[in-house]
Amino acid sequence: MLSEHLQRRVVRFRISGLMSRASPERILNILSRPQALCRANATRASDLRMLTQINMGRFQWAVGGHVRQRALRHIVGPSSPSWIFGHMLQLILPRQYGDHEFRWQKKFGSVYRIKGCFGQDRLMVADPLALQFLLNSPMFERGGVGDMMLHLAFPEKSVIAVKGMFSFRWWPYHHLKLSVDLGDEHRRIRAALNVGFSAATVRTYRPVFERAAETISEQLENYPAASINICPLLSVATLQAISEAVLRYSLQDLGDGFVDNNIQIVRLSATQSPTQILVDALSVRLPLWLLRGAMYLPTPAFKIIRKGKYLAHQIGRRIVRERLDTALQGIEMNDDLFSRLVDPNISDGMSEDEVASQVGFLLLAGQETTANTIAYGLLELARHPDFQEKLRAEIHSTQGASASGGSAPYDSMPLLNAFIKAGHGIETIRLYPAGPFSERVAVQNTTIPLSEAITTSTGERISHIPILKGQLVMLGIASYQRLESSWGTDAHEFNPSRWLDGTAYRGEAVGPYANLLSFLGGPRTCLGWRFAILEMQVILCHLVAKYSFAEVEGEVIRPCFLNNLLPIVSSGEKALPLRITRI
Ligand code: HEM
Repeated sequence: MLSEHLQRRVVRFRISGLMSRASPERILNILSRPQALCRANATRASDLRMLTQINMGRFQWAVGGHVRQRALRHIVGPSSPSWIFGHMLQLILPRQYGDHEFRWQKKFGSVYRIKGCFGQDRLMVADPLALQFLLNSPMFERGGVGDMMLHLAFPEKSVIAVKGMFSFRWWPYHHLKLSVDLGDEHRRIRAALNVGFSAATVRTYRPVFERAAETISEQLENYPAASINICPLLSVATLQAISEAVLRYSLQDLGDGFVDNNIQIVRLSATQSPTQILVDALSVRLPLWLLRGAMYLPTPAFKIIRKGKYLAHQIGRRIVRERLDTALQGIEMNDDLFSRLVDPNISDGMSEDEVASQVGFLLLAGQETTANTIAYGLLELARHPDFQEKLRAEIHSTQGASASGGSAPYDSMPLLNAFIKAGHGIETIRLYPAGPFSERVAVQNTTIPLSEAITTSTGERISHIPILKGQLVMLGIASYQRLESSWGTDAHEFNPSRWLDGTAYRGEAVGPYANLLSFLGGPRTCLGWRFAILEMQVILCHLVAKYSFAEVEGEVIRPCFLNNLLPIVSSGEKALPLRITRI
């Protein structure tokens, strides 16, 4: 009779032997049904009992890394140029975002395998059905470097960092940990914040957006120049908009300290380098508590992030105190978001600390993403002067009609709305998603369904990809939005009329808006997407009516991924210089 210890070793040995010969589908089958293993290996009933007793984590530990590497083995993809960097330099640091990625997509299709740093296998996905599944299935959680950054930069209780139902932290020894259900904190906080971002509430922010647009034109009038970098003007205007709309605070109320630090954070986040890619790849393997501790190291970058967090929390606490004082004095409360959040009946019992924790992310989320998207909109208008003229003529004629009729411009401008909402603006969002990819990690063994079957390297056609727990999957947002099978052969072109002539993609409903994933999808969909769309409409309409925009000769603008998709000039700086002329 073998000792229990020896029996376990025998079983592990058999499992390892079987795994090394099994196809990914078979491995998945075995992992989910240990009986299949026993039948296949003619293992004795006692082995079966023991096998089911073996903790799944330890079971995977015996063969885990090996299996994970092999699960995607038959998925085709580009060959890796380096073990250290894998494809990460080509993905993150090409001359222009997508130089390699869009080529891979053309060659290998909407699902393929690439390598991360240190030989890590990654699945790149742009298939609409697969994306829909990845975003909505509880089998996947946000993971990777992006997730780590969000956890370090924002308080634990902020909506972006708080855990959902399937709490999971990816690190190499994840299979030794169990997923812990913390209750759906995320859904509770998100539902409370949603009152500030519903369609009806967002419509009330329009005067705020108009003031923000005025701020930009005041700057343009006061500092006329042959070429103007529009980015800083847009950044300030969008910060002003989110602050006034959601906090009811002007930029002065936020304080110079916060605004200056915010400029530094924006600058700091607009950097990327091979060293940083390696540091990120190593850091993401460390436990979060260690990384949180490391944030207290006295480096200039960590100091700026710590200060930003501290100042945002102070502003949050001040706002909570002010709203509570108003309530205590019996003065009628405003119906702004934070007045509602301090009301426990509306906020589902959010604590004061939780309410205060939301300020930092809301200010940042509402600022740069929108500012950069407007910048790309202006860039495309400068590149397409005929289209710009047509759009301006539309705006002028509708504004003229509304001035004489005295009705509110937006409600009475169906054509203009069609142009900006369903035409130009949305085409910009399609081509320039602020986050061109996002990372997900499987929390369980599962399969990803595909809308179109793919051919593996062994010639097999598969319509489901088996995925093992811990596998990193990349949501190819930019790739999906340029998928020729969905958007047509001109998918890489700026063509707003696709939204007007009905040729825009109408397949799987993947995002919250127009089948686009720029605002992501599923339970973590951007909360401010309606806010961003209306703000862009108002600001673009205001600017195009008053000014003409042209490219600066000799200056090439490249969209590059520096934690966000940013417009980059030849010096490598974030900037969008334009020739801006008063009409
Ligand atoms: C063009 C502009 C914008 C784009 C492209 C954008 C995109 C995104 C994306 C991709 C996410 C998901 C992040 C993740 O989980 O990894 C997100 C989340 C979020 N965004 Fe936006 N965003 C924009 C504007 C805004 C604005 C104006 C606001 C607020 C006023 C906002 C508030 C939020 C919030 C609160 C979340 C967190 C949602 C959650 O985790 O449940 N966003 N956004």
